[in-house]
Amino acid sequence: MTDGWIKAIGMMSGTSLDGVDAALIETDGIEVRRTGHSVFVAYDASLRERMRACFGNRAATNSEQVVADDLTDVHVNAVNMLLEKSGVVAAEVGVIGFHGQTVFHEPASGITRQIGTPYMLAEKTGIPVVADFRLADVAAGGEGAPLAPVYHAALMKSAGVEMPVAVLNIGGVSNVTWIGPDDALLAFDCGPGNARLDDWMLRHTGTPVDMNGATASSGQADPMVEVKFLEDPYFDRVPPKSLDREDMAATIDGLVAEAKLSMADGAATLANCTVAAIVAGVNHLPAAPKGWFVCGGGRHNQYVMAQLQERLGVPVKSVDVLDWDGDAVEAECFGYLAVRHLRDLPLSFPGTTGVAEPCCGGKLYQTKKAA
Ligand SMILES: Nc1ncnc2c1ncn2[C@@H]1O[C@H](COP(=O)(O)OP(=O)(O)OP(=O)(O)O)[C@@H](O)[C@H]1O
Ligand SMILES: CC(=O)N[C@H]1[C@@H]2OC[C@@H](O2)[C@@H](O)[C@@H]1O[C@H](C)C(=O)O
Repeated sequence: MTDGWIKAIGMMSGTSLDGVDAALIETDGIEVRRTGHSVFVAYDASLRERMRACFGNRAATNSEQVVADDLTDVHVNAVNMLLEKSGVVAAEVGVIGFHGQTVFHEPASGITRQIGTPYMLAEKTGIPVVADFRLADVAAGGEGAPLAPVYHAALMKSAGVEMPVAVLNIGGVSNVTWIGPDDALLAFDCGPGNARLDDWMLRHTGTPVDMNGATASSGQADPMVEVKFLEDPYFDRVPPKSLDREDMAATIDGLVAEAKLSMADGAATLANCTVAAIVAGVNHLPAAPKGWFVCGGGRHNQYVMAQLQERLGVPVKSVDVLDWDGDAVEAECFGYLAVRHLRDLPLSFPGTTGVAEPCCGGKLYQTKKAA
């Protein structure tokens, strides 16, 4: 491996099940240069449903492996599209960071499962792959998530913003990274992000998104649902802490069903729950952030962004104002983490996953030619 900078492709298949984000970065494992090249490849509805059927699998099954191979093929397409778009050839790329699809996450039982077939990705692209990013952390007693904080901190180093600052990701689950003036890090999953809203919209419209928050904006939120939702003990738990996409799903679905809400009122209520979970996390931060910078697809939901701004009372902006690509941060992160694996640098820290010591992670899958 060279001592210098490496071109790395990172890929994330997030909890919202919308598709694969892929991004090309250059990094030495510490600093990062964003290239601005990224692609998104949506899953078709049938693969999405087959992936959804794997949620809750505590162990691998034969049918799950077929799904893993199929989702890996979507990642192969994403790599090829990204190479074509960037004009970079496979031989110039040092590594792919392949997150895979989380189907089950229960760190307290020592289990976190991301499906995908890394050796197949390496074979089909001709590029070495690093995968299995969360396993070492969980094996060492950590939460296994979130892993993005070290990348958020690397990007923030040159952002020139006042500390402390919060980087908030809103996807299917939402997670926050608090960065203090002395580079201190505290991170955790805030609560369900837009997953419940997506599922609500899928049930009512056949499309799993409230585009720009238009439906929520036209509804009236039920405050009692939010109050009962906040009774979940997760919100009092001291971070670091993490969630499975399906955690709290039954509670929220039950509360919304009991309230007998219209589509618009349900959307507003679920969006308010997303916001309330984030705001509840402020109590756990060492000092109030001077500003919040939001990444992930959820930042496109204008209803959620307006509610956050109102309730947090400090500037809440999309990370795009920092010239980051808010849709590609997680994908870029896994390129960065892949290079950190190659450099034996830690991916997680006591303040980010609760692991006792800074923890290295990931596993390298070489192409047959290189092995
Ligand atoms: N234009 C839009 N308006 C409103 N919401 C949007 C829009 N585009 C995407 N979203 C929401 O963004 C979410 C997907 O974002 P993203 O791809 O960052 O999440 P993910 O990576 O799948 O999930 P996670 O971060 O939990 O792993 C979905 O919940 C979707 O509803
Ligand atoms: C177990 C798992 O896949 N967790 C995801 C999920 O999606 C958002 C949030 O929950 C975060 O904890 C994590 O992903 C990001 C990329 C992370 O590890 O930072």
